[in-house]
Amino acid sequence: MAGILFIISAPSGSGKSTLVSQLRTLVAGLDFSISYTTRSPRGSEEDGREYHFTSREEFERMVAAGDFLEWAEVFGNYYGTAVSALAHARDAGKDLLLDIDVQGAVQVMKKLPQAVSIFILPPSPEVLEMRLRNRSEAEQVTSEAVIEGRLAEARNELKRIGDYKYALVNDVLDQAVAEMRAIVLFERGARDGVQAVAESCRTDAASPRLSSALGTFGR
Ligand SMILES: Nc1nc2c(ncn2[C@@H]2O[C@H](COP(=O)(O)OP(=O)(O)O)[C@@H](O)[C@H]2O)c(=O)[nH]1
Ligand SMILES: Nc1ncnc2c1ncn2[C@@H]1O[C@H](COP(=O)(O)OP(=O)(O)O)[C@@H](O)[C@H]1O
Repeated sequence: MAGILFIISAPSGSGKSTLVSQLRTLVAGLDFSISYTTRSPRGSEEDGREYHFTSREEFERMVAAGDFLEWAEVFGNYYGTAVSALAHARDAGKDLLLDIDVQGAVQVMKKLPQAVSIFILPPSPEVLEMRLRNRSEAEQVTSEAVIEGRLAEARNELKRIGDYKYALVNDVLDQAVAEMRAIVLFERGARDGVQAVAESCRTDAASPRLSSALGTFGR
């Protein structure tokens, strides 16, 4: 059975990482592609867990070698998804989730139009700003200029929302997680023909298997 490729994008600070990590505890069979990036690790991030942290030279070598399904420059750093992530997920019989920016998402949509894209947005620019400030306070790294840049970029990224199949607002976290889970389960259902299977089991569907079993009971 073909795995589903989910593309998730969101303006920085919308809560995408929080949502995705909760989703992964609720839904089995989802592989998460660990991207390559030239940015430095933040807070408690570890190489090979959140990202493969790499040098610009190494990243450029990988681009030249055709190792990336997509790549883009975001906030002055390179980010890319390894082509091998697709084969890994397929071999493991899992669906694959890509957390990538809008530039990368557009590249993947072109190459793999069957991918299911989800855009996450914050309830308002004010809430986005508050989340960016809270997070930067917690991590004690992000400067004012970085926050301003991310807010401006959020407005830019929002322009691409129409390219995505689904959009959800991360206001109340539990609700957004439930919506994301519903999208994943619905798309799996569509792939597996779950509606057709359920309908074939209805008592009024006159299924030959049901008729035959009932016949053996003399009914
Ligand atoms: N195109 C592309 N974007 C990526 C990739 N990995 C992460 N990103 C995006 O890069 C942006 C910055 O990510 P990050 O540095 O983790 O910052 P954060 O979004 O503020 O947590 C986000 O929009 C990510 O979705 C990737 O492999 N390819
Ligand atoms: N629904 C939500 N309500 C309130 N705070 C949230 C919600 N979702 C995420 N956050 C907080 O917002 C900040 C940014 O979330 P994060 O997941 O790091 O964003 P992203 O990965 O999109 O950059 C974090 O401090 C996180 O705890």
